[in-house]
Amino acid sequence: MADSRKPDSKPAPARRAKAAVIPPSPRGGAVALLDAVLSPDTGASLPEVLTAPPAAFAALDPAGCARAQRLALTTLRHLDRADAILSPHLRKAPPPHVKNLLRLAVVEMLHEGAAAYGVVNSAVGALRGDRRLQAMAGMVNAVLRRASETPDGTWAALPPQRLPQWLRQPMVHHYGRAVVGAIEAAHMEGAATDLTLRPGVAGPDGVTLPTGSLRVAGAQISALPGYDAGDWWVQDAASALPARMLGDVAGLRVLDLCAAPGGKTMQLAAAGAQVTALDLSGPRLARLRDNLARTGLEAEIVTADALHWLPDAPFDAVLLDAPCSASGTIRRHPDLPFAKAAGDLAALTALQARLLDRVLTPSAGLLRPGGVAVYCTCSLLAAEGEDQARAALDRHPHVVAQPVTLPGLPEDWRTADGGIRTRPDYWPELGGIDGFYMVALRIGAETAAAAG
Ligand SMILES: C[S@@+](CC[C@H](N)C(=O)[O-])C[C@H]1O[C@@H](n2cnc3c(N)ncnc32)[C@H](O)[C@@H]1O
Repeated sequence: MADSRKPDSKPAPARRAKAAVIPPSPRGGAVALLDAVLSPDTGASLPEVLTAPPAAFAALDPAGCARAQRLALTTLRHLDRADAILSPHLRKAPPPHVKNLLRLAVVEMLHEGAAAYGVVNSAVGALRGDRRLQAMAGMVNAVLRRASETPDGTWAALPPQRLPQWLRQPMVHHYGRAVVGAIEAAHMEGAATDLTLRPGVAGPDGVTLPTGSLRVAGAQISALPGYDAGDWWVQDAASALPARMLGDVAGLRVLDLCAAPGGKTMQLAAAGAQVTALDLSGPRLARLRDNLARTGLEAEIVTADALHWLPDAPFDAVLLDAPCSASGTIRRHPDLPFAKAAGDLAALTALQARLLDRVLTPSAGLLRPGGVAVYCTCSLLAAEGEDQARAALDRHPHVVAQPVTLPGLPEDWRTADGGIRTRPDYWPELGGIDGFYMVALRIGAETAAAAG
């Protein structure tokens, strides 16, 4: 029987040129993620993009999504290097989508060692399936074939991806060029997964780091032994240090002031503190609640603005893990430099100073006289760390920095101001560590009343 949907006449030439339907693929999903993160209109981080993912990504099954994300993140870690390989072969800049397709293909071939044949065919096939871009398939084929002939050693010898100027310039000023180069090289390596173990728990197989965190190989986290029992939680080794700076918190009332998703809340609760976990974000506190439920740990949860919330009585200790640029986590979030800009920084540093003032002003009622506050940020910028601490000490003469010794902490991670600075280029033989600044600040008991 004749198909009534088909006309009897022969297909018109335009119909023969119709783009082939390409099934969803992790490569296609990865390019769609790159398009979204790198779009100057979006300015969105990968987690933000994933809240309303592009269709080419959303169509993938869970394994495809995981592979697409991994490919996109690896490409973001090597974007400058991919461009350096491509630029001699490009006569003019291709449209952003084609450029991202080329970048992904170069990273797959030269960094991951994928066979050129499959990568080039897949890139060309993806364009043939796109009516607007199919005319570029020939160019992409030629460029990628030439890129695949890049002499051995060229890729490895390319300099690491540079940080954007708004981050690089203040970092060069603070650390010097050599250190910033080492940090950029560390960013390329990505990051291992670290676990914080509940006291007395052995944890899954892994390497115990000098400061006590357990570094595990990149397995599926929820499949590791002890996950369901809540024996441990994922937390970078640097992120595990600030709560330890409060010392023995057993029995103390501790306020975790910017708490979600709760890594530090769980540490404090596991150490026996009576924790109040406060955060502005309901969705992030829902994750904290899930984390507490899995680990069986307890904390009072408060959804509020730390700038205005008032407790019934001041706390013995406060942990202020302030919102920041998160530039210390670029190893695992290489999308961050593309999503954030210098403009965001001024608002963040102003908020950090206001939060510090709130904690360190006795009459604000958060911290009792004689109590200790730990201020920390997962930032590589002194403006969010060392400078912030110095300015707070100047504004609050009744407060002193209290140097802390932590087991396994290398001496040269301590700063002259009594704080601790970690950097991604530290522990190179162990696989690095996130960038953090942290300092313990004590409100002088005798002077607090006068200062309040
Ligand atoms: C660096 S994250 C905290 C990470 C958390 N301490 C942990 O270890 O899992 C910063 C948090 O500050 C929260 N935040 C930002 N501004 C806030 C405010 N004014 N009051 C309370 N929380 C705020 C954000 O919602 C975010 O969850």
